Amino acid sequence: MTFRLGLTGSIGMGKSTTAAMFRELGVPVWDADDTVHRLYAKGGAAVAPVAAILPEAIRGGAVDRDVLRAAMKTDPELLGRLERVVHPLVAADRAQFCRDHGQAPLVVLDIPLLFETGGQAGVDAVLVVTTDPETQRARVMARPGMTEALFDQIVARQVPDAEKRARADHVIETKTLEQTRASVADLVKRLSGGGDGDA
Ligand SMILES: CC(C)(COP(=O)(O)OP(=O)(O)OC[C@H]1O[C@@H](n2cnc3c(N)ncnc32)[C@H](O)[C@@H]1O)[C@@H](O)C(=O)NCCC(=O)NCCS
Ligand SMILES: Nc1ncnc2c1ncn2[C@@H]1O[C@H](COP(=O)(O)OP(=O)(O)OP(=O)(O)O)[C@@H](O)[C@H]1O
Repeated sequence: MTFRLGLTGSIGMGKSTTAAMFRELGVPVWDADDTVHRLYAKGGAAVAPVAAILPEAIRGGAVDRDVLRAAMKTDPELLGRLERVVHPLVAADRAQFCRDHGQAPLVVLDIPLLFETGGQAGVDAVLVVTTDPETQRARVMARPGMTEALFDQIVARQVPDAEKRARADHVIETKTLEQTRASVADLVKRLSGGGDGDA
């Protein structure tokens, strides 16, 4: 039986970095954000439905995220409309990944919106990554194309960090890479042993 560990955390909390550490240890990782990137790429299944919502977002046959971000700044309804077409496609991709890795003892499902989309029903335990709000904001603001307003808009759609931590089975701090790597190794050891992870 495969143990499915859901990995989540608010924007900039360190999901991708932590997911990479699971991969380094040989754990198969599925990534919701990466899936959206594939769906938005040329030939991807989200291109046509996004074109129906915002035709100018299609550049060279792919969805252009810069255009989406710019449009979101003036249209607060846009993100919700995107979610309605993108989320079912993401869910189908995730189901296929779980079928493909049915023999693995442990898989990680990196899902930014796990709590927001009821994703905890499809996993055996939830790992939340976290850091303090100042570090979170500084990390996200360091990204090109990000503004304070867009950061606040995205955070407002996410379950607050304190609630995520309260609902988690496991919590890992992402203060330093060394500390996080050690916590990940410890968790993999516990969850790959065939136990229920509570030990
Ligand atoms: C808003 C968009 C244009 C921003 O693109 P960009 O390349 O700048 O960032 P990226 O996609 O890497 O997302 C960064 C982070 O933003 C947060 N985020 C993204 N979409 C959402 C959302 N719908 N609600 C809340 N947070 C979100 C997540 O924490 C994510 O890890 C893009 O994320 C998008 O098209 N989102 C809609 C699809 C969606 O809901 N994706 C979420 C994963 S299923
Ligand atoms: N364990 C850690 N120790 C120190 N710095 C970290 C750690 N994890 C992440 N970071 C820093 O935080 C930044 C954001 O991390 P990451 O991209 O993993 O976040 P994320 O939760 O996947 O973000 P998003 O929700 O926006 O996709 C990284 O660029 C890195 O500099």
